[in-house]
Amino acid sequence: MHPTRVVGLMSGTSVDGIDAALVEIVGTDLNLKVELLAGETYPYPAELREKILAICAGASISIAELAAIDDAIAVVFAQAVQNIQVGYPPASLIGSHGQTVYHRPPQQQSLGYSLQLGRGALISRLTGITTISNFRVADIAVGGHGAPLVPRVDAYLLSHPQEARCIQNIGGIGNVTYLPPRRDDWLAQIRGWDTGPGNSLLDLAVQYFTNGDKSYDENGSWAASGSPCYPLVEKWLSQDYFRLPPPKSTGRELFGVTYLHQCLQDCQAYQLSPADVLATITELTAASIVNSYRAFLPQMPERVLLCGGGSQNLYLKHRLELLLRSVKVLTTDEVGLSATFKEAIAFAVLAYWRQLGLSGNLRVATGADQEVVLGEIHQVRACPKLTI
Ligand SMILES: Nc1ncnc2c1ncn2[C@@H]1O[C@H](COP(=O)(O)OP(=O)(O)OP(=O)(O)O)[C@@H](O)[C@H]1O
Ligand SMILES: CC(=O)N[C@H]1[C@@H]2OC[C@@H](O2)[C@@H](O)[C@@H]1O[C@H](C)C(=O)O
Repeated sequence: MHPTRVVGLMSGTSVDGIDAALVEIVGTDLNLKVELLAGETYPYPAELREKILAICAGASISIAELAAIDDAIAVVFAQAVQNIQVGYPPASLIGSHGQTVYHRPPQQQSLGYSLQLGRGALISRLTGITTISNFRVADIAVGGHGAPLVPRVDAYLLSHPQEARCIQNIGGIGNVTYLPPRRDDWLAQIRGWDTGPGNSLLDLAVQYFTNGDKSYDENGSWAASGSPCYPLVEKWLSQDYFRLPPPKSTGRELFGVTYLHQCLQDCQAYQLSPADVLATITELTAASIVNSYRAFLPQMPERVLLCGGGSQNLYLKHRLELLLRSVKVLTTDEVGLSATFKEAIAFAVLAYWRQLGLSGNLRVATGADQEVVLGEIHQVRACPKLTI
């Protein structure tokens, strides 16, 4: 069987740039194999990034402006597709997550709502490649959160025959997939949910303390020079989101600028230095992850595999190791799957499953009442008059 060459595209809640992964895929589930040919992160043009962050923070814009940003994002995604393929035979499929600008989990009386910009129709028209986009809506339509969608991909790429594992993504927001050992009815025992803040609050705090000169705390060194204020960590952990049982999802709507300002106000009462504030927020991130395992998993994992940009934050990794005690903490790189490009790879796989008519969501992770095929297909010829 020939492999299918797919470009997976993801820009997450950190809004730091477009992760593009060019992969070759064979198989479907337990025989699924993905080879990463090329992976690259293309930063957003600064002005576009500012606009996206403003929308995420609740800025009012007209429908016309929204349409223009939708297309501007599609154009940079299409550029990423062009660039990542240089030197390789062309891909036949694109799986594009797009850029989340709004996410509202479902409530008892209403379906969820999740908006990703960077329309697939334009990506397809610009590249001439079949493009699958809008992955979250089909899950939301059957009562799900539309997130997290990565757990089914994690199951087939990262489960182990004997070992219980947690795959912990630390992006802007954190999310976990619990994978029991691959035997008996293992699929039914998988769990997944958004753990809460990943780097979102840390990044915002660094930007606040440096007046925007820095966007994140490299390796967590600044936080490592401070000390966590435990009474504050306890106070913040008592918040509703952390107590809510899965399935659950969240975003910058909750763990964003307003939340950070509340944290900073709390920190003033303890006269914390910037380094202490960063250490305290790091502790919240680490403890919210580990506490959720203890509260919501059938058993603690034997191993935690980190991915996402936060896996490079050495101080956060160290705090996770301490809180997890005997559980070994590695990155997915160490078991052969790129920690940086795992999400982009996942959307390539979800697009591939879409073409094969296979379901992409896991009910236990999203709360949907059915397993469904995810994503809208855009299949048009490239239009030479349109330029990237
Ligand atoms: N060397 C590093 N040290 C510390 N933090 C880092 C490092 N490299 C990346 N990061 C953090 O990772 C973040 C980006 O992570 P990532 O790209 O996984 O997020 P995302 O995909 O946008 O988010 P999400 O998974 O929530 O959608 C950066 O904003 C930064 O906080
Ligand atoms: C709405 C949205 O974009 N959610 C993201 C976000 O980033 C991390 C976490 O929150 C996760 O659940 C989800 O993305 C991953 C790719 C997912 O759906 O599995």
